Amino acid sequence: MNAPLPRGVCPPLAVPEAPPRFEAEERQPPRLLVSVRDAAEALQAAAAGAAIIDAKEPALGALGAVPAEELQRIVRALRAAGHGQPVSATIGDGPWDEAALEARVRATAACGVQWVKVGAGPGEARSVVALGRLQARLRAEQTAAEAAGPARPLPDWLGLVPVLLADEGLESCRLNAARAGGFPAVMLDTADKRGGSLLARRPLAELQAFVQTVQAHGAWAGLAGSLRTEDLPALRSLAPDLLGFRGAACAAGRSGTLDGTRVAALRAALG
Ligand SMILES: O=C[C@H](O)COP(=O)(O)O
Repeated sequence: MNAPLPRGVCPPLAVPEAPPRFEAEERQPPRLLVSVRDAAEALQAAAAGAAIIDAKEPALGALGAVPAEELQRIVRALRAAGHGQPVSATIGDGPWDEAALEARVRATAACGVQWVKVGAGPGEARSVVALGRLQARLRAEQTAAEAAGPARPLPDWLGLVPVLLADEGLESCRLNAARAGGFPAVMLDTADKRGGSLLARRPLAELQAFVQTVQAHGAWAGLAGSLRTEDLPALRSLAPDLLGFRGAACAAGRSGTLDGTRVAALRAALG
């Protein structure tokens, strides 16, 4: 029997030596999530076939938040143009204490988005647990609003999405907190965009363990992190529910302008 781990130590993610075969044909192709910084880019991404419009200011870091006024403009512009795609938005880089986290999440949700994405770096399993508590409270509020009938409008959003930053790997504690949190989706992403594609940085088996663990708990599994078009065959073999792009959807790097042609090409390549 293994000796018990000292308190506070989190073992690395257990990765099977030969990753289990996944019945990819049972799942639909991954949905395309495209990060946009303003309403014009959002309209381009939606018209080019993005399934989820993700509001993010790339100049402010891996999880840079779009200002609230611009976020509202993005939602309004999409709906006015008849695009029904869900909108996600990040709250910006943490760390957050629990009260600040809740305030940021509620303020972001109030802009009319469906998902609020919150980053969690290495060793931040506790933040993910706190996020799970907030998710449970918000869900209870939604249920109460539903029970109160049509007189009380339902909040126009669905849930929180932890984004696990995994440039150097993913510890089991963070993944366990994410899978147990009752989130609609969990994403893996990179913090340092100069380090290359997630696929080049982490072993395929580790990514597959992430995807399968999240999906086994009923959530969507999403992958992002400087993903490139040439990564798509390997990414598809992992059968994630979401693939997130910014850099590969821009003509001059992730801080440049979104290119609708590139988004359309990514959409076509996803099948
Ligand atoms: O959520 C998706 C990210 O915005 C991906 O950005 P990236 O492709 O530049 O890493």
